[in-house]
Amino acid sequence: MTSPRAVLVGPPGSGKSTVGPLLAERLGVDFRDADADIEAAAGRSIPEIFTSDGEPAFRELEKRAVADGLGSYEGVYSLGGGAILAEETRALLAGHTVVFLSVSMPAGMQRTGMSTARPVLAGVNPRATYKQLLEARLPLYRSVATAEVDTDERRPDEVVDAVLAALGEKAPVEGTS
Ligand SMILES: Nc1ncnc2c1ncn2[C@@H]1O[C@H](COP(=O)(O)OP(=O)(O)OP(=O)(O)O)[C@@H](O)[C@H]1O
Ligand SMILES: O=C(O)C1=C[C@@H](O)[C@@H](O)[C@H](O)C1
Ligand SMILES: [Mg+2]
Repeated sequence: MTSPRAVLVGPPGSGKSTVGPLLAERLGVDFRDADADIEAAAGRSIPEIFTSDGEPAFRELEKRAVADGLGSYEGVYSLGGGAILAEETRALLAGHTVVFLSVSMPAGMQRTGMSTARPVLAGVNPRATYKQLLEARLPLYRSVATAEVDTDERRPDEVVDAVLAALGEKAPVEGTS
């Protein structure tokens, strides 16, 4: 049975899609992003799927994509921000190495900023939505995580160092790799 070397979870803007490829490169493994897999399989963007089919339909696609990925990927695997909402997905994550990339509300808001690529943050009050989302999901991220890394005061490469340390992998010394 294969298992991803590390699964990254966390809210929108925590940096899963940014840090994932950097982490994979440092570990010398492949990178996969569940959101990108869903878009490729559907031939549509996530906002398009939300608009035409609705969020519950997206969550079904997400559950299937993540179940496939967890059973077949061996590299770094970044999940979508809301993947942990599904109880089945949380159950499947047991036994995997799961890193929760945490981010505070101000930093997460700043990073997700003006982007329209996140339908869950669309609406009249993205600030309140983001706050609610963080509060509701924090216990869920923690329930699946085997390690937690705070990303607020770290650049993406520093997040990678912290993740490697949390995984017990020594970060290569500059200039030696
Ligand atoms: N540690 C960091 N410091 C500063 N900016 C960051 C950091 N990590 C990510 N960013 C920036 O924040 C934005 C969101 O990052 P990213 O898309 O990787 O988040 P995500 O966790 O994958 O979100 P989603 O759940 O929506 O897929 C990007 O513009 C990225 O460049
Ligand atoms: O936080 C969420 O619920 C989401 C985050 C993104 O990664 C996408 O999976 C989608 O936009 C939903
Ligand atoms: Mg992402």
